[in-house]
Amino acid sequence: MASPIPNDATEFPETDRLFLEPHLPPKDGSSHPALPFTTLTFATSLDSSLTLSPGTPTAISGPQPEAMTLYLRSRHDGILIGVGTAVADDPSLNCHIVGVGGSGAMGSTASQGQLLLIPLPDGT
Ligand SMILES: NC(=O)C1=CN([C@@H]2O[C@H](COP(=O)(O)OP(=O)(O)OC[C@H]3O[C@@H](n4cnc5c(N)ncnc54)[C@H](O)[C@@H]3O)[C@@H](O)[C@H]2O)C=CC1
Ligand SMILES: Nc1nc(O)c(N)c(N[C@@H]2O[C@H](COP(=O)(O)O)[C@@H](O)[C@H]2O)n1
Repeated sequence: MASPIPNDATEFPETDRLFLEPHLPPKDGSSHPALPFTTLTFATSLDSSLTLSPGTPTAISGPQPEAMTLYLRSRHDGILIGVGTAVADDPSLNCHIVGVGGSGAMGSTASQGQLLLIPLPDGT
């Protein structure tokens, strides 16, 4: 029997993924660049804030860019966040998109272990 769709499962339709594709690492891993393929993603307010105040988790973007953030996670081998973000948000850093996977979403095809790197203030 198929598992139920988890409560946090979300959608990021194929049509929304198309514009991202030219900016993503190839799906088949055929490219071996000398430097890691790096994507920077963040949500910002019109006055260029990332959060209401330091340490306050703040939803700035809406459902579609949040789904895009989840999808980007599925297309990279690792995620780098700051130690302050880890403490403030305790983020799941998973990808719960239906058909893509990451936390049990139905039809998981791209679920993968992800490497989490948190730089400390001493630079390590
Ligand atoms: N709106 C959004 O998309 C996002 C918002 N946030 C929010 O941002 C806040 C935390 O962000 P930040 O204040 O940037 O702190 P942060 O601690 O997450 O990031 C700064 C990182 O840079 C490192 N660092 C500082 N000086 C350095 C130096 N000279 N050399 C090398 N590394 C150095 C720190 O050790 C830290 O790991 C949280 O409130 C979180 O909720 C976090 C991620 C995304
Ligand atoms: N796409 C996006 N929109 C916002 O408004 C945000 N505040 C963030 N924040 C990032 O998402 C992390 C939380 O991830 P989980 O939902 O726990 O998986 C948070 O730590 C920021 O990196 N992103």
